[in-house]
Amino acid sequence: MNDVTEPVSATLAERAKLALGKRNLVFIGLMGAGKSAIGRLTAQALGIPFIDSDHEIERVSRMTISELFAAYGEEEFRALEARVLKRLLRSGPRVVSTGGGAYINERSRRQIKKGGMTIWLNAELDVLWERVNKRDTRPLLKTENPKQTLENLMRARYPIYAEADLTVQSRDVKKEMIVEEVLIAIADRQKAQSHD
Ligand SMILES: Nc1ncnc2c1ncn2[C@@H]1O[C@H](COP(=O)(O)OP(=O)(O)O)[C@@H](O)[C@H]1O
Ligand SMILES: O=C(O)C1=C[C@@H](OP(=O)(O)O)[C@@H](O)[C@H](O)C1
Ligand SMILES: [Mg+2]
Repeated sequence: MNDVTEPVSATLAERAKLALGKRNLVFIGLMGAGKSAIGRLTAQALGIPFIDSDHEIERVSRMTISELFAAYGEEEFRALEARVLKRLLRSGPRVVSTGGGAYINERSRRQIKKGGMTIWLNAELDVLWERVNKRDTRPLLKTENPKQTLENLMRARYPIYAEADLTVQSRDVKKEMIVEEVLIAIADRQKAQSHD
């Protein structure tokens, strides 16, 4: 059993890191769920590198996400996103936070599933809305009724996000608490697997 083989002093982060092994941890979920913020803190806790795929896309293209959507459209953005993700997921362990649409794209989803352990930050509409409505950096929400758009995206995307290996409920509690739940989910999955 796990308890016997693990050092007694192993902290939660150490147990999670052990469970992850060489795999990447990939955050998925809707805009505002906290993938970028929680991903960064989780990587810090695990002591492994963090990469946000949107930041990487902006870095290589030298354009913002909004500029990319405006200049080339969503389809081209998805193709670039898939190429960047393929490269980012090639080696691990890393924490990779994706943009909300990445896992919905078939090509990217295949790469994500192959490249790591997936964790869905699930969240209710009002939580997401409170967060995203403060910034105008998300081109998909530049509609007449952005809250309705967000709700439509929830309906369309949640069944696909639900394919994730792990799920944690994002909500308005301290970010550190969400990080702790992420680490527990990773460590517990390892425990569950060792009983299979
Ligand atoms: N648990 C939380 N409590 C309060 N604010 C949060 C929490 N998680 C994320 N946020 C904030 O919500 C906003 C959106 O988070 P972000 O990480 O950019 O989401 P995503 O990358 O999923 O779109 C950011 O301002 C972030 O600091
Ligand atoms: O949901 C989406 O399709 C998108 C989410 C954004 O990332 P966040 O989920 O980090 O906001 C960004 O990739 C782009 O605006 C498209
Ligand atoms: Mg993000």
